[in-house]
Amino acid sequence: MNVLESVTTALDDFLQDIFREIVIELFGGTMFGGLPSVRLADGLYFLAKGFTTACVLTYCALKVPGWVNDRIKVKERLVRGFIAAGIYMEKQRRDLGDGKIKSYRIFPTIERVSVAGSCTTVNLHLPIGMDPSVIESRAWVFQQLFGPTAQLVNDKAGRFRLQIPKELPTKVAYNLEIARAAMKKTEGFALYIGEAYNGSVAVDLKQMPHVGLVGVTGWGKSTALRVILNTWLQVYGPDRLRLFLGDLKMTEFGLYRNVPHVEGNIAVRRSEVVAMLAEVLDVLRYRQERFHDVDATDLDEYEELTGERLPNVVVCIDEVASLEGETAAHDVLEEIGQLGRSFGVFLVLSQQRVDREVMDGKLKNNLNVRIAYRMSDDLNSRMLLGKPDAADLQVKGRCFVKDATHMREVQTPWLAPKEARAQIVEIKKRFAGVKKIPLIPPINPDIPQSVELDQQESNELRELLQALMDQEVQSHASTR
Ligand SMILES: Nc1ncnc2c1ncn2[C@@H]1O[C@H](COP(=O)(O)OP(=O)(O)OP(=O)(O)O)[C@@H](O)[C@H]1O
Repeated sequence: MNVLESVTTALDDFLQDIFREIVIELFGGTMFGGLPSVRLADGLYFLAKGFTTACVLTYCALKVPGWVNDRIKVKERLVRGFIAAGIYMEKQRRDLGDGKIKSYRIFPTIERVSVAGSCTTVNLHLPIGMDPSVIESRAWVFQQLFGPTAQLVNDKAGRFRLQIPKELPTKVAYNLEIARAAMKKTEGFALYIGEAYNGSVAVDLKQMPHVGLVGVTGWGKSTALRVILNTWLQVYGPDRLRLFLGDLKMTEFGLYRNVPHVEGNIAVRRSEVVAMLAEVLDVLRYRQERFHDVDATDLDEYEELTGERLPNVVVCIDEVASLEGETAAHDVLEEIGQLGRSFGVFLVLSQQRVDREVMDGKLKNNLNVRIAYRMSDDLNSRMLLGKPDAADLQVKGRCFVKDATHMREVQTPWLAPKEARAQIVEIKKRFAGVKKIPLIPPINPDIPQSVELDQQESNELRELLQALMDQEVQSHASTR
């Protein structure tokens, strides 16, 4: 009998004795008209032991494969991550079989994967000779693999701890590389919105072209617009993206003034937004004609057939509800909602509510990506998501993102206005002097768009204009 068996037998005997004592103490030496209590106690003890053992075995049978599997999965993912991010040392050695020099890779050792509560911890040990900055500088790969909560901790002397809590964090720092990696995964024109439990969330606007961003004031809409726009401006050049911005709150888009991707001025009044939408409609019409000429059905096909790459056009309007009563503007938004996808024209519309008084049904139906920050009530949440959940959101920057296939809870990264402004300065520098191809080419490209006049010519022109205006005023007066 080995030590383990002797210990378990002794423990078993001890428990059985205690059980007997308790039963005899409670019921005396005999029970039920003469049945010795000892025998009954032993019987009951046997049953209880059998039941407990069965429960423990069932629990283990159900749980252990899951734990083992989870650990194996974590290990597999880590190795994939090491390869993808280049976290290994490349060595060479002579093959014992054919005697040729062959190279091989040495990865960090995964010493232990442990799960405690809702946090998984992985202990890593670097191979001797590996620079710790290799793993530290590429720690973003762990967030790509395990979500935004994954943190790499340097325990010194070549030992690291990767902590992966399962809960969505209440704050996520903005990281362009994470956003870029998420966008790369989609094939088309991607919009990055934030981090979910199982990784970053970017939607492909080629599949789901129009976005409605809704939420009451103070819970993260403006931050989300900054994240979306700044990410786009850093990832795409003006050859891929053009923006038409409408800011009916007059506070949000000032920082994007004079950014090369932005068409014209930022529209801040209703009349300006209406005029801006008329311009977008011209772009849509122009593209319709061009596509019709070459028989193209979408932007990619047009590029294949003509070799000409047209930029994606995004109309982004903050507080679109302020356009209430502007029928022309609503007609254009609806038309873009219906036809925009094929012609690379997309909508990102933000507002506080979605009930019938502020957003008409046709437009809402075309917003196929719905991003809901905290909403005013169950009704508004249901109207946007089909569920009341957004009315209960308690974390700033937290939203539900619903598209054709799923609804995910997402934490939008925090991008402070100051940091956003600094990024815009860099973007302006980066694209300064880049030649922008007009969205609608001039009718006669030989006619110059601007002409330098000398002093005499400009005086003559001014006099001519003055004379024309005087003439106009006189004829106006005489007709009264
Ligand atoms: N993603 C985020 N992560 C952490 N905190 C956030 C986030 N977004 C917003 N907040 C916090 O909430 C505050 C309000 O955010 P924001 O201005 O984006 O809200 P809003 O809904 O657009 O409000 P308003 O309509 O008044 O502009 C911010 O100052 C910040 O403190």
